[in-house]
Parts: sequence; C-alpha cells; structure tokens
Amino acid sequence: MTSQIQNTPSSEQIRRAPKVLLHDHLDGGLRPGTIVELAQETGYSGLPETDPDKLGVWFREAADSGSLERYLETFAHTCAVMQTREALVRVAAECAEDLAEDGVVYAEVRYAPEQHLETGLTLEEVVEAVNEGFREGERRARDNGHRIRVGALLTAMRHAARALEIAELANRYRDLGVVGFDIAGAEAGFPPTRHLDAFEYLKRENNHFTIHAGEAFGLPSIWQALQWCGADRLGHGVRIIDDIQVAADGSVKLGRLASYVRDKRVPLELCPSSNLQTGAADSYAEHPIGLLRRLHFRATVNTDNRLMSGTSMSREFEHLVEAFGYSLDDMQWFSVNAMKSAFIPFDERLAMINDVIKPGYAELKSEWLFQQTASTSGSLREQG
Ligand SMILES: O=c1[nH]cnc2c1ncn2[C@H]1C[C@H](O)[C@@H](CO)O1
Ligand SMILES: [Zn+2]
Repeated sequence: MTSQIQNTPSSEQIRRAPKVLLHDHLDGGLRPGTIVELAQETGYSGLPETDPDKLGVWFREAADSGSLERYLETFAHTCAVMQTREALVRVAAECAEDLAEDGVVYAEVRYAPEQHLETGLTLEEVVEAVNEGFREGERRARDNGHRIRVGALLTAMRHAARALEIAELANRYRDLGVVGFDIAGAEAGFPPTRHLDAFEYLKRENNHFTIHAGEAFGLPSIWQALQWCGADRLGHGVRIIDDIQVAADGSVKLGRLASYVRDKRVPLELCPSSNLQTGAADSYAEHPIGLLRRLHFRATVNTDNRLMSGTSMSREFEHLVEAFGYSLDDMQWFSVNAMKSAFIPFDERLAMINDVIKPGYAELKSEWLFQQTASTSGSLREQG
C-alpha cells in the first residue's frame, strides 16, 4: 500500500512539484480573457469568438488539425493583439504568473520579435517590453508565495530572412534577460541550414541556441540541426524515434543519429500534447517519450503552446503519469534533465537542481510517511 502512495503522484502533488520548462511560446500561452480585452483595447476585430471560454475552445479545436501548417495559422490572432508595449508587458507578466502558479520554478519562454512590429515598435522595444513583463510576473508570483525565474529565447521565423538580425539581437540582450535563440515555423521546405549564418554567428559568440527540428519533418531535419547548424538542443526532436528499431523480443537498436543524440546527451524538448495535435503521435500512450525515457535519452517535458493545447506543465505530467505510470522519481528525472539543459550558467543550474528541485521532490516524496500515520486509528482490530 505504501509504495502505491509513494509511486502515483496525485494531481495536487504534480502541481506542487518543482517543474522546469524549456519550450513554451509566449504567443501560444495567452489567457483567452486577455486576448479578448486586448482586442477591444487595440481595435482588433478579427477574433473568431469574443467570449473567453468559447475563444479558448476555438483555439484548441483549430489547432487540432493534424497539420503543423494549420496549427500555426492560429497564431495570427495572438500576434495581432501583441503589438503594443503595454500588451507585451501584460502578456509576459501573466505568462510568468501562470507558470509559477502551476509550480514551474524555471522557464525559458520564446517568441519571435519580428512578429510584433506592426504598429511601429522596434525589435529592441519588443525585447525590453517582454523582459519587463517577465520581471513583473516574477515579482507578482513571489508576492503570491511562488518562486520562478524566466529567461527569454528569441525566435526567428524559418520562412523569413531575419535570422541573423534576430541572432544579433539575442546576443545584444544576453545577460539582460535573453538566454538564447531558436528558429520556428513551418518545418517542411524550410530546413535549418537556410539560417546557417545566424547559427555560425552565435557559435562565434559562444552563445546558445535550440532549433525546432524533427516535429513535422523527420531525421534529415534533426541531422541538419545538429551536424550542420550545431544546435545545443532540439525543439521537439520527437522523430528521432524513426532511427530506433524495437524488435518483437523487445531488443532495441539505435541508428547512428539516434546513438549520437543519446551519447552526446542532446536535450530533446518533447511536447506530448502539441505532437498529438500536429500528428506527430497518435496518443499519449504511444508517444515516443515512453521509449526515450526508458532508453535514457536526455528527454524533457514541455508545453509548447498552453493556449492551443489547453495545457500546462502539470497537465502534461498528468497525461504521462496516466499513460506510463510515472512516479515522482520520474518527474524529478525529467525536471533535472531540463535544468541540466537550460541556457543559464552551470553554477546557477546546479544550485537550482540541488537547492530547489531535489529538496522539492524530497518533500513531496516524504508525504506518504505522514499520511499513513494520520490515517491509522491506532486500533488493534485494523491488523485483522
Ligand atoms: O510547435 C511549433 N513548431 C513550429 N513553430 C511553432 C510551434 N509552436 C509555435 N510556433 C511558431 C508560431 C509562433 O508565432 C512562433 C514564435 O513563438 O513560433
Ligand atoms: Zn514550439
């Protein structure tokens, strides 16, 4: 009985467990109510629904198409209301607040500055507004008894041609709230090597970057991201599964690329719910994260777009606990993996692991001891 209590975390424990998030899009995580209010304030009339609940459902359903391209169309509405300094500050502050409320202690949140210039903001003004919002959200979280640190990742859109400019921007704001760089957008037809100049520049600057790869397109995209572009992490990377063969007797054979990814401890920013929506997996139980965890890849759990998937870090873990029977130890393993893979300095990552994450799980794991004494009446009859 005790091992059961120990092994299956409750929803409440999952929420309280310290979680680390490496892959979350700022423009994919707005509160529906905020979108409605910002649309009113800024005069944006293109929203498909103006009731917040219905709007939330609309985003989830529209994103549920099985195609990454159609999924990405929904971002036109969120980006449309994120065109002023005030809107960016508000969205970023609420993002940090919501993540902290959900038990996230460290997050790297990404967005594409080039998508927020429609009413005349400069790239620098966009970055500074988002940074201000994150700091404000961290403060509000602290006032509510939560601790969170949020770093920004600057994304360049892979169909556009501004990657070098955005990489330079990321470098300028390094140590000022920006911790790295990314490319996102439709994957098929837009290989990462299109932006080689940006990646080579960041390498020369000793800066960090992740690349969306192996989500809607398979192994060639992952191979390019790692071996041509030199990515530190893979955004999704879930299709590395195509290079892993599991025989009928359960024995496993890794191809050269999968071996490289595992041997080099390349972090995989896995996003289960998002993958179900864009067609990269059919169900949580069949999601490659189960096998990748068993094979000890550097797997991490992420939300991708909380609004489009109607999810949170806790919900992602709830799905995984249900599908794979994960325990608090598994949750800790994913969280430590993510923290090891973050783009902040080594000493800070180590302190987060040793002083925040491990003590947080130890506290949760010890709860069963006290629950047991509290539920015993002390009568001999209970012994049967
Ligand atoms: O899962 C994704 N794959 C590729 N691109 C994505 C994904 N989620 C969001 N994006 C795009 C749409 C956003 O507007 C952009 C910047 O956050 O990144
Ligand atoms: Zn993404």
